[in-house]
Amino acid sequence: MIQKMSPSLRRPSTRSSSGSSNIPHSPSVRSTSSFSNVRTNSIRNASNSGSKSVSASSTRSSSPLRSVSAKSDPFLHPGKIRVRRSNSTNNCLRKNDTYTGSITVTIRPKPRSTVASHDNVGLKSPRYSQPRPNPQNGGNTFVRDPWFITNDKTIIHEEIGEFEFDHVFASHCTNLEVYERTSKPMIDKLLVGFNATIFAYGMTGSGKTFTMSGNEQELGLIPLSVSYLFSNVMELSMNGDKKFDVIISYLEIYNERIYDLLESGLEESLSRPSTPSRLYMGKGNSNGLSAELKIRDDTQYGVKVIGLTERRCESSEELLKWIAIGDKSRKIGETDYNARSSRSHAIVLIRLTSTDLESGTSRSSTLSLCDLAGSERATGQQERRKEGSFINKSLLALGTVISKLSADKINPTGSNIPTTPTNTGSSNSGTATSNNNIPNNHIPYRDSKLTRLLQPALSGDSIVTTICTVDTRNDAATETINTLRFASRAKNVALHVSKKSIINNGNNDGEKDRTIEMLRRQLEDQRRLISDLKGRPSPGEGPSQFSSDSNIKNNGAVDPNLALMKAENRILKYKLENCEKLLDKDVVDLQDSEIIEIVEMLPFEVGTLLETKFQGLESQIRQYRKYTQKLEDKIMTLEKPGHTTTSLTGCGDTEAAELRKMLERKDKMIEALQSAKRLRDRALKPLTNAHQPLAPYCEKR
Ligand SMILES: Nc1ncnc2c1ncn2[C@@H]1O[C@H](COP(=O)(O)OP(=O)(O)OP(=O)(O)O)[C@@H](O)[C@H]1O
Repeated sequence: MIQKMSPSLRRPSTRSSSGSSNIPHSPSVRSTSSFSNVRTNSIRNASNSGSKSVSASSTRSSSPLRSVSAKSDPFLHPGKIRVRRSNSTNNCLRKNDTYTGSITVTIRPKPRSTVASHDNVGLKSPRYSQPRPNPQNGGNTFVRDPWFITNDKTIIHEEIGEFEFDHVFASHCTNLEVYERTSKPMIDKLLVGFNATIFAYGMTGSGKTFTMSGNEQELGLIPLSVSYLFSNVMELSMNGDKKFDVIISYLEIYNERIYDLLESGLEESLSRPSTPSRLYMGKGNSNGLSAELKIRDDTQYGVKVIGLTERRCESSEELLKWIAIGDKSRKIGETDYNARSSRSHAIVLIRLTSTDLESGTSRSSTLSLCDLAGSERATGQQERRKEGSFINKSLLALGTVISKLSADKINPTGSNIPTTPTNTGSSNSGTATSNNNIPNNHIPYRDSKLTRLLQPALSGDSIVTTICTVDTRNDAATETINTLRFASRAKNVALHVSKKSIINNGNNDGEKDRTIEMLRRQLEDQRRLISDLKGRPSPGEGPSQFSSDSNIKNNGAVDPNLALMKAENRILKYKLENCEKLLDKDVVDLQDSEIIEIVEMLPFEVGTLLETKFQGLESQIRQYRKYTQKLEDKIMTLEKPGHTTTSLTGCGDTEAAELRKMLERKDKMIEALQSAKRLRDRALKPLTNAHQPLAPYCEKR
């Protein structure tokens, strides 16, 4: 079982000295000059300087950052190796507004046992893992795992060779250590305006959920990151010149369908207090009831999930409570490797908006925390098999996208991809472009929901870090090698990310926000006034609601006309968005929840205005009804046998025909008015419920 290591594997590393230096806190200053994650015999001839090394097969012109032998997969084609040359540090921030580098890749081996001395995978010394009793034959023989870690960047398989990454954790490392290396620097980037994406990737049971969520004993990356985010937000808010908004959404992709994890079971979940175990290790039972959500292209975010619930959070406790609620709906099941296996990809989205109170400008950046479902072999259970095939298919799609990005997307100037919405107008072409905007390859983002959702991140809209969890047992070697292959390719995906742009709210949103705030205050005043008036002994003598309105106008505090125009503007904008949705092929009908959302957004005055309009409509319907009744009566009189037509109108049959036509027209009109009313009833239901006194005509006719 134990094999001697081939001489090539003992060769000194060919990477540059900077490549072996300790990884600093932030990816921005991390040095990753070596792009070769696997070292085989072919490395021998490479230069000792990582910044100069090129493969023998390289014929391309020298460029600051490039891929040679790009099509070669070091595993599939031993002897060829991809080396990227860089004349600068790999990941860095340029002028503080741009991040240039590659996906940060870390490896976390799962501990064999809870006792460190029984598990040598993570130990730097001794160099080889120690033989241990083979459980398969009762411990009579010994086996030794094929993996060992020589330093904090290298994991070696004794037959295949050496893999090198940004960081290889010891198997007994804690979640806190993983967080310090991976997630914390990403929160720092988020706070200064970069989008940040962290995803855990690995075979089933290898520790993705443990890493991301943790358990009762050990907090995972998500709770640790959320705490750190809020402690920073609070500190920054204390200066008084900035305000922060934190909004969470939580979704899962199960069997290639997207579900909102914050929508289903909400009331039930809220009425039950969260237990710590739920809070941090929330693999609850699936209720599987929420509706599937659709994706559409979006100019602001690249890709948007339509109708995804968003919750504003004031504290880390509140945010973690929402995650715990979402976790209860996440689909889990038992697999051969994991009794509580996640059967879906789960993505927590945290949007941070910071607003400069003086200038009114704001900037939004998003943190995406993804706990992917694990790849697995086919299993006997039908349900698991079906899920497994969806999981494997989507992971394959992700692998293909990563592979294409790593192999072919490094353009001659070294800046990979950026097909962000801002610089191309469409991030969804699925085509990477070089700087001269010539499409050079098709990236199949649309092959799965996972790749579609990760598209903006992978195409240059986000700094990306991945934690690849591996199981170093001998019998999981194939899956572990596959994971490391994926990780090697991911390491080669270059990123060129810009900070999210600052929005000047002075001309648009900020003004609207202020108007809404003003209207809210006005509403409060009105409510107070109404309740005051109600409390008076003779209400008839007091001012009416209208006079209170005019009081407010006379105060000069608000201009209702302007306010209404603003509010109408919002509605028009919303309508426009919905028209845009209709143009997208992934579109769904406007959901009830969306209608409610629009209506909730409407200021009180707009509701009143609409109500008044519909009251007018109602009265019109009534008038038409009366009118048509009269016409019908006339016609009946005209048609009575022996009736002399001249006695009524003097026009005879012609008038009767004319009247019938008019009647028909009026019927159609009434029908149209009634359907308009039905629409209004549907749209304004929540509003009329909320403001009962405004809807007297809602009574059934
Ligand atoms: N680093 C670790 N330290 C302690 N326990 C771990 C570690 N990694 C995994 N485990 C344990 O192994 C089991 C499986 O881990 P986990 O559920 O996180 O795997 P997973 O990769 O999310 O699997 P799946 O893809 O099937 O959901 C859990 O009981 C977990 O507590």
